Amino acid sequence: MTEKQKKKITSVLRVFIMSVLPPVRKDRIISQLPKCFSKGAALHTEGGFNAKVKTACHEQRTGTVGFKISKVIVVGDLAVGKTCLINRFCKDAFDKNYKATIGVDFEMERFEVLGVPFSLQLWDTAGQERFKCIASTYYRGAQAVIIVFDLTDVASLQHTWQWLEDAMKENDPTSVLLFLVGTKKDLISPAQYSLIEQDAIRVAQEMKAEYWAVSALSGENAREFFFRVASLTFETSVLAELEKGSSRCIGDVVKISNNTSNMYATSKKKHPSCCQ
Ligand SMILES: Nc1nc2c(ncn2[C@@H]2O[C@H](COP(=O)(O)OP(=O)(O)OP(=O)(O)O)[C@@H](O)[C@H]2O)c(=O)[nH]1
Ligand SMILES: [Mg+2]
Repeated sequence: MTEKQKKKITSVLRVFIMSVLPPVRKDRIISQLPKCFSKGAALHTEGGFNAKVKTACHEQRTGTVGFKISKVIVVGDLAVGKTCLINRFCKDAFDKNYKATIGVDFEMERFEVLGVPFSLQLWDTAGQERFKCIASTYYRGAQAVIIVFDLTDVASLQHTWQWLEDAMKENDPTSVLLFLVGTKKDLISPAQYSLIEQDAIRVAQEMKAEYWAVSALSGENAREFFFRVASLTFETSVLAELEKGSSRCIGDVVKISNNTSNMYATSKKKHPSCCQ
């Protein structure tokens, strides 16, 4: 199949998909790379999207990116605020009562980045030890890992190393984007915050993660953070697609759409034996 034919089929499929799905919400349209939170711990500090990515989007050469769903896993100690952070962004809601996540939960968020549809599936995992085994079976095949800690609880920052190790057992460390997020910013004074921020930035640098501080209660930085996750995951996906050379053949796209159960089976690793 020639490049021209592939491009034609891709654009026909895109028009078809866009006509069967409701339009992307106006407040999920990303036309510029959002800024990082801290230049000291950012995945990259360039002012805009990669030039190759911008050109590819403009010329509709993004291959399967517009049809795929990128998997993002959210991990961290119990009660650090993972569910609340996701709910603040996805539902603009906040619940002050703690309800432990049992196993996993997920939310889908559809974006449009540089004119290309892009979906994130946010996997909210349980922090409680007794549910960890079930939750860890959902770690594999992630494009991004969000490691959450509570800014008021320094132990939860130390534990992020263990969460990183567990998440990376199931993923390829060279291709996963990492984010380190401190929550409950509303609960600490600016002086207390700047103390923990120093430690958090150091941890993020060592992990090669991008650092953010947020509050699900006030909503501070929640939207900015998820926009950054969506943008960087999108950028990485397009670059990977460009590196592969030409986009995949049409058969692959149809297979992905028809078989959602295989959508995340990108790793050949087995589930931990405790969960079999
Ligand atoms: N003040 C404040 N409280 C928060 C914030 N985020 C979460 N909380 C509270 O912290 C508690 C735990 O929040 P969850 O989001 O359920 O925690 P989780 O990390 O999902 O916990 P597990 O599901 O057990 O792993 C709840 O009582 C929330 O109301 C925040 O930004 N500010
Ligand atoms: Mg939860």
